Amino acid sequence: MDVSELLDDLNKPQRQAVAAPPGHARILAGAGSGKTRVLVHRIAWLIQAEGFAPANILAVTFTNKAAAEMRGRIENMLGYPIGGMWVGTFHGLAHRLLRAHWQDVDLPQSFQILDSDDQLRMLKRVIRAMDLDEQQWPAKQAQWFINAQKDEGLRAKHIQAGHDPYSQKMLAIYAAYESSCQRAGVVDFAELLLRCHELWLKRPDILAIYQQRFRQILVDEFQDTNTIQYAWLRLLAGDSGHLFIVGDDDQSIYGWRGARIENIQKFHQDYPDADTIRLEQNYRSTGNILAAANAVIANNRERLGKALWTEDADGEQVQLYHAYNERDEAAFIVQQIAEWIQQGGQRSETAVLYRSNAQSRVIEEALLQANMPYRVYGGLRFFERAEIKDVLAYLRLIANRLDDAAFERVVNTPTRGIGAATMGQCRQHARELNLSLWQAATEMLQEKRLPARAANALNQFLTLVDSLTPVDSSITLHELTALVIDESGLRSFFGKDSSEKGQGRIENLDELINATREFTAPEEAEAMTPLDAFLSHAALEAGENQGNKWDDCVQLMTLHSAKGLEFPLVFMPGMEEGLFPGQKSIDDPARLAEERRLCYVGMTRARQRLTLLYTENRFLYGQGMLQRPSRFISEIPAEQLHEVRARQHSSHTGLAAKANTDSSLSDIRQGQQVMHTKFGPGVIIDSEGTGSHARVQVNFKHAGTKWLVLAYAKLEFL
Ligand SMILES: Nc1ncnc2c1ncn2[C@@H]1O[C@H](COP(=O)(O)OP(=O)(O)OP(=O)(O)O)[C@@H](O)[C@H]1O
Ligand SMILES: [Mg+2]
Repeated sequence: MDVSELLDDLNKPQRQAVAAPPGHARILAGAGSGKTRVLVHRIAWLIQAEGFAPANILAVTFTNKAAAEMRGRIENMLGYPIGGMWVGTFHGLAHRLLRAHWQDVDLPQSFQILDSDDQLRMLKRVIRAMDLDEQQWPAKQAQWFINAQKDEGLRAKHIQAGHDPYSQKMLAIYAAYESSCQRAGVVDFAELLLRCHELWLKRPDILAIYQQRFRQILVDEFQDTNTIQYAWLRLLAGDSGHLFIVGDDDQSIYGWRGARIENIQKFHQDYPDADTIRLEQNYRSTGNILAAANAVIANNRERLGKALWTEDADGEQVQLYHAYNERDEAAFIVQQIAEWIQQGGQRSETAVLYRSNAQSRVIEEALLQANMPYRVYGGLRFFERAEIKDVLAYLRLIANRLDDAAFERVVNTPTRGIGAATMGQCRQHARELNLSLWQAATEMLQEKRLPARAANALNQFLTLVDSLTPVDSSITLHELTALVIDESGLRSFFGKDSSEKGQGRIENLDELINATREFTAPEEAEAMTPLDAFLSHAALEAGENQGNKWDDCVQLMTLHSAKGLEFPLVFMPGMEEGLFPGQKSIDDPARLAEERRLCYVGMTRARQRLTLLYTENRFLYGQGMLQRPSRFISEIPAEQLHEVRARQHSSHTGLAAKANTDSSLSDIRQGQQVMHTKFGPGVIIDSEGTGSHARVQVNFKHAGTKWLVLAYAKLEFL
């Protein structure tokens, strides 16, 4: 592609942004207006027209998948590989830097990454070791506290303990956790960035090398950067680097995790000479979808404000489906997807976006029953499954004997007679002498401090790990993995379970061997052993890429993980008060505003058809509840909303089973005048179904036309 072609399929403000002279710039624009597209073209432009080397460019994306796509698109445009360019998530980039400078940041060369589940386990151990009551000091709370501090760039030593016992104790846990991590040579996600930031502060010489290299820094989804990320960017840009940031204040949805929407304005103050470019034309969604989303977000105050319009046709109205319960809701979604496919659509063009992970189960069951392949993003990731983590823990211990978390996980998995008492002694010995568990166990064996049986078992474990540890590079990563799975006894342990679950575990173990066989270390991992590179990949990879077999699948994910994506057909189930917006945000204006932004993000993922669903009864978190439709539904203008019903009802069980026999369908006739407690007076214009499935369509005088379930509507017949 030559230079002028890079601007061909862009509109005027997009072109202006792409071809702006090198300098700081801020692209502020609503969903689907081409921000990500502009960023991609901008990189190609910098290389092609401004003569920057790919190595001068660093781009930050929100997911690994987005990073891979971005690189692919730019290489396509330019027609050659751009290996020297760095593109990745904040975590991925910081990790790469720490690997390159492990000595300068005081980490062992084969340091390992703790994912959030590992972090929680580590904290539990720390809290137990401090002799604290785990009920009173839940690890989860400490995890929140610690991550929030790290996101603000604060270590335990930076924080002044308040007078209240709570913050004093949290600080003490934070400090103990820090030293445990340091001793074990492990870093959690937030630590990656914090430590990288500290490296730059304490080693200006190293920072200068990167400042000279990365003269162009581009950041997508800037509205969700947190304090430390922004500080990191500012340091890297220094006086000479240029920051090109794109974002949308209406799509800031990670405030609960420390993101600072105000970074967008701060950027403006920090870089007053930066151009601000606004994009207002939306290329993604139909007119109706866009109007509906715009109307919802208009209810938020303190917006930077922008208008979005489209040349696209109005398209269909937003569909609204009122379900009896979550099974009905799921059945409707499956039915609609089946129709879409019948009409020639692809499964991968359809997405179900939900507020809470717990909602996916019922939908998954319905899809399974209908034999419809699907994949869940961001749920339990492949690398987070218990059996996979067991194998990874062996591998981690092979890579790094100091890794106490890994030691704890597999010392007695599968069971080999190392009991709680033995482990208790090991822990105590480790604590007293400030040793790793591995060292403590070794010493205790040498000093013969354990009863014979326990000593034997422990010795077997240590010998096993030693014997699995490669002495040279002649054994490949997948051979090693296969060996670990067999020799550790994990394969025969899971093999004994002949249930479907047990079999699934064995399949997963084999899939892990495949994954290691297919794994090619990214170029930044050249200094690492293949094992270290793979372990980092397993911790950082968000389960986004799992090969082609996922290709034509219905896409299931939380609203949060749908950011930046688009699909022709989008379903948003669970549009109910208490679920979306969530219960805790109902009385908190700031949280409510964030929920509304999340709703806006969800709605604007849809290109052609958007379907919102809510149920009257929902069984969630272990209890049945009567639900009210989400306020976000009522914020959509009537012109954009169309209530739909299932074409043919599948059988419904459960809460809706007991029909109100008083008003069975035989009593119903068109033209019947009715009164509804909420919608007021109306006339029945249609009906369908029988018994508990009986529904009527009522034309309400003041509330428009609605389908109601007879069993619930409590209609008064006039
Ligand atoms: N000038 C254009 N001509 C044609 N299509 C365009 C144009 N600009 C953007 N698009 C298309 O519009 C869609 C949305 O673009 P993109 O994903 O870049 O938007 P975005 O602003 O990053 O959205 P989000 O806020 O959701 O991240 C994409 O399919 C993109 O290819
Ligand atoms: Mg985008």
